[in-house]
Amino acid sequence: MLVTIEGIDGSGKSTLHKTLGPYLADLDPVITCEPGSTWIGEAVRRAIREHADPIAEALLFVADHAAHLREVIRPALSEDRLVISDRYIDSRLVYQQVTLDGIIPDPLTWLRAVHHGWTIMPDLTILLAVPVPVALERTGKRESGEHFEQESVLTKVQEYYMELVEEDTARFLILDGTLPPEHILRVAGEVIRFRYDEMNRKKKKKY
Ligand SMILES: Nc1ncnc2c1ncn2[C@@H]1O[C@H](COP(=O)(O)OP(=O)(O)OP(=O)(O)O)[C@@H](O)[C@H]1O
Ligand SMILES: Cc1cn([C@H]2C[C@H](O)[C@@H](COP(=O)(O)O)O2)c(=O)[nH]c1=O
Repeated sequence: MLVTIEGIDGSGKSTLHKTLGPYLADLDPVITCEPGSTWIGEAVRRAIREHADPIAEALLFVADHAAHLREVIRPALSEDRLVISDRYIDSRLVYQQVTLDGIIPDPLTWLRAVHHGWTIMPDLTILLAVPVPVALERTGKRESGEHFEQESVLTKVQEYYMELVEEDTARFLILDGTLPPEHILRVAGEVIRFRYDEMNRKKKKKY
């Protein structure tokens, strides 16, 4: 089962992701992320740092996703493992929708077409929702801000996430990212456990 964690910068994804591994240790989950689970992630980080051309940057994110699927996601899913990824396809559908605006016509259609036919959609996506000022206050404490961490960008990104939810409500679980981290962990962890057990029960029934 493929679970992804999404949300704007500073929403608390990494905090949740780091603690889900130990919380669900009995299920032996594969803990992974985008960008950065393959060597292409290094190129992506450089593109972000150096404010690369937005099309080049978008395609690097896609290249990282392709390598991530090949090296981590497909092998793990083929063994029926539980995979939990900090960011995945939805990050591209929302962030690159913003960065490609005015550069190519209809960025969302383009982004979907680029992924069509080879990506694997998540079974469950946990979206951490926090007001943009809260996220900025959290990320502002970092030493180096990334170019996505601006009010105008994050406001659009949050709006686009909500549009994805409206299109596919069954896939998303929206959690209030301003709640205490232990509370978020318990709800996310128990929902994942329930869905994973349910999937395994259904598989057994088929035999
Ligand atoms: N539920 C929470 N309540 C209060 N503070 C939180 C909560 N979750 C995370 N934080 C704090 O907010 C900051 C950002 O959290 P974190 O790095 O987990 O966010 P993120 O969504 O992974 O950010 P990015 O996408 O930019 O990597 C950290 O200082 C973290 O300790
Ligand atoms: C996967 C992915 C990420 N981004 C952006 C979102 C963040 O601002 C940075 C770095 O990711 P982190 O996990 O928050 O460190 O990259 C993006 O624009 N498009 C993507 O596909």
